[in-house]
Amino acid sequence: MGIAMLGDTLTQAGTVAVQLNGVGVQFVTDRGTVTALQDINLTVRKGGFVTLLGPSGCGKSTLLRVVADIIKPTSGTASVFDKSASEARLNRDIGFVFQDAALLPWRSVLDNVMLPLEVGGGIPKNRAGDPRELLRLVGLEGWENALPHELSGGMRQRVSIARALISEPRLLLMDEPFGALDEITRDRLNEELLRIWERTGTTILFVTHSLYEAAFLGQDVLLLAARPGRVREKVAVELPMPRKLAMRDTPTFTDTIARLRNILETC
Ligand SMILES: Nc1ncnc2c1ncn2[C@@H]1O[C@H](COP(=O)(O)OP(=O)(O)OP(=O)(O)O)[C@@H](O)[C@H]1O
Repeated sequence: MGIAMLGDTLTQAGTVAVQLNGVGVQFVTDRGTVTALQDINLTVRKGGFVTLLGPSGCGKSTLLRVVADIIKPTSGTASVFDKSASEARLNRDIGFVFQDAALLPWRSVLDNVMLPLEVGGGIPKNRAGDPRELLRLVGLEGWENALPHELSGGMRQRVSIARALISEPRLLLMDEPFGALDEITRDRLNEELLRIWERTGTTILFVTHSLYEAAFLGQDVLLLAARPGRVREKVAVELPMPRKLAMRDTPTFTDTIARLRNILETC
């Protein structure tokens, strides 16, 4: 399973991708102090696929941003592969995919994928993936020279996934990457993402609003409650990998959805 939490048996050293200990985040605004996260304890094992689910404003994006070292926690510690989150970021251990693909409109698909090789001091040659191979992996072979405006929303998101994988990150953080897509495209990309995850062996932490997506993708679903954002419960999804969309018709899947829905009602 992807997650261990306090109370589980101790996790062996060297097997942990993400470790949050007592993480709290407060934002000071004109309207007062907002506690976005409170006392978050979480362990994600290497190679795991964990989905984060919870009501709007419960701190899902904030949690991802702490792990990515975009936000410093107000209290507690975040480590990634036994390093501080900022060391992991500098070491290019982390890839990030957002809801908006945010491609540069004047650059070709191939040049967008290669962008991380050029910015922020670049990536050591031995750590850079082959951009053409990555485009094949995300199903965009033959589109290397196209410009972003020639692509559909789903294709643009595939480009952003290939771009996030160019540094061969050991951890991929995904913040509602398919939230703006139609259901059929989303289903297809869900299956493809699982294939990419299995092929690359990367650890994935994935934020979604969709119960179905959370249960289909995650080995574990972590539910957060709001105001203040805190861990409500971890639910293990007892479906084997590789998963197929047809598994969503099984009693195991339906039961998992019912359980998630019940918990969400109290978040
Ligand atoms: N930079 C910021 N400044 C002030 N408050 C913030 C900031 N970022 C987030 N917040 C607040 O922190 C809380 C958690 O926000 P966050 O975006 O992490 O939630 P979320 O679960 O990802 O929400 P959603 O599902 O709607 O995307 C919210 O109350 C939000 O208003």
